[in-house]
Amino acid sequence: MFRLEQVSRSHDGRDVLRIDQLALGNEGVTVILGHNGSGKTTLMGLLARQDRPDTGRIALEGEPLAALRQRDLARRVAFLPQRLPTVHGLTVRELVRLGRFPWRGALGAWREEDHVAVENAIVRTGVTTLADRLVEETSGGERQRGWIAMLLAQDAPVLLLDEPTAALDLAHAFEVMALLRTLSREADRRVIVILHDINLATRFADRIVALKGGTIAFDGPPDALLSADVLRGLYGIDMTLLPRAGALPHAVVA
Ligand SMILES: Nc1ncnc2c1ncn2[C@@H]1O[C@H](COP(=O)(O)OP(=O)(O)OP(=O)(O)O)[C@@H](O)[C@H]1O
Repeated sequence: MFRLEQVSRSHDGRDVLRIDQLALGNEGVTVILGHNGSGKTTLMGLLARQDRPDTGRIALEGEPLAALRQRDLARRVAFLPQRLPTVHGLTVRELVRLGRFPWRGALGAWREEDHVAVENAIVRTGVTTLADRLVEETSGGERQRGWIAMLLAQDAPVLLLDEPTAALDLAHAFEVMALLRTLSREADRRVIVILHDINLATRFADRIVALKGGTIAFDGPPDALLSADVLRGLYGIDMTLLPRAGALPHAVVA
């Protein structure tokens, strides 16, 4: 899906991202990990075309990302930023309807397929009983599902999410990641998601890409990340791997 070549981005004369070669989005769920300031949001901002690289090329299915019309990009890539705007006076259903913007006909006409996409997204994300509630009257976890429903209604094959679990408790974080994995399996979406929690990442990712100081320090399957050496290299601390029957080990700070 995405192919990056010799991509760099700097701020104030300092390289914050430098990637020689990277293909992303061919797996169901790709998790991007890395310490604070490692370049995760910068990378996702480039993929979502919220920002442009200083050097290098980014292609989406062989086409230069920079050349795509905004509407075409939105039909292919749906992006949920880390800081979501505060929404006042909209119901969850109305929020989900906003996801249809790249598909609306001339003069913004609302068609049957738009209704179907919205209702499908509501059902798939489990927000049916919330659909007529005001967004500001939902809990953090419920609201996050509403935003993901909006993303799904956009009907793009690639979903980019920047720390969608950041404000959620453990149970709701699990729920959101399980939902994203289900969407990748059953709705054929390619999910690229930034997380901080190593254990959440290894549990739900098909592939993990970890950044360190703006470069790719690890790229592989979850079980390969779970080595004390790899984790020390990424985060600079010692971690212990607790074995679990029938599951990948659980990483804890030693
Ligand atoms: N607009 C900007 N101006 C100056 N520096 C910036 C800007 N945006 C990002 N940076 C710097 O670039 C580096 C990478 O930032 P980025 O937000 O991509 O990291 P991150 O891995 O997403 O971090 P976090 O886990 O804290 O969200 C950081 O050192 C940050 O301070």
